Amino acid sequence: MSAPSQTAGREPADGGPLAARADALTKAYGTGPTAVLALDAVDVDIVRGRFTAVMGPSGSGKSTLMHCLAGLDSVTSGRVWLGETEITGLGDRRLTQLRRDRVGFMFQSFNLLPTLSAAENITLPMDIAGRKPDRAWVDTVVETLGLGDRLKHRPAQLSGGQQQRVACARALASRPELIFADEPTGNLDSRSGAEVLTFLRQAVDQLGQTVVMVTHDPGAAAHSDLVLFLGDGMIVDRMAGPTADAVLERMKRFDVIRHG
Ligand SMILES: Nc1ncnc2c1ncn2[C@@H]1O[C@H](COP(=O)(O)OP(=O)(O)OP(=O)(O)O)[C@@H](O)[C@H]1O
Repeated sequence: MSAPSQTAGREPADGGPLAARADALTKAYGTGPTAVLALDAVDVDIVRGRFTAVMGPSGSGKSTLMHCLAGLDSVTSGRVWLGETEITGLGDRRLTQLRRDRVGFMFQSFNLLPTLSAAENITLPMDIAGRKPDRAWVDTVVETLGLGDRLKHRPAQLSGGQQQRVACARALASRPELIFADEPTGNLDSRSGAEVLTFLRQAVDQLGQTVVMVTHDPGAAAHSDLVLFLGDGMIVDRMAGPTADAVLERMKRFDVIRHG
């Protein structure tokens, strides 16, 4: 096992423009003797136009890292930027607006509204924000995701994989700077899961999007460009150009430490 390194989440200086960044990000839940240190002075750079996966044992801080980077959760100390904007210290209103304008979310449960059609679900966040969708862009997203003939369907009339693709289109529709996906294939059979991962990959390669995905699945992580490994609230390792086998081997080393 490599020694925990506080620089494992940092990019080399020529890594490219950043979609998000954290400096010494620390998050504690609770106070006093029962406090849990979920993130321990994490430094991380998320490079624009890249697909980054976040892995690690249960409780290692993956979801907390994603929530803090996305401005969904407050930090205990440290600093976080979305693009060029520092979000630590922003008020609720400004933060909500920034998230709405710059971030797309995909969760394990698709969170689609059952009474709306696929098309209406896709543009719902923009409708709520009073923003006019860029029709040409939305059409490109819909076409890339192969949803053209499903737009009038309600979620219940779609397969799980199709529902997750609608959720993916919804995350992409406003052309966010950054998409956060938390176990996006967790509720899908392996074929639908592979489809969704292929589409996320295409979103990066063909549409230039930036994706950060939390996953437990080495096969899912293998679709990314870079895997960040979290252990006990620290980024302990990174792997560029991952394969499922290599990720699995790396994850096994966490087990050895735990049980060995
Ligand atoms: N709201 C909360 N209150 C108290 N402790 C929390 C809270 N949310 C998370 N934690 C703790 O913080 C640590 C990190 O949790 P987190 O959910 O980020 O881990 P994870 O790596 O995403 O786990 P999993 O893979 O099981 O989803 C854990 O010890 C967890 O119990």
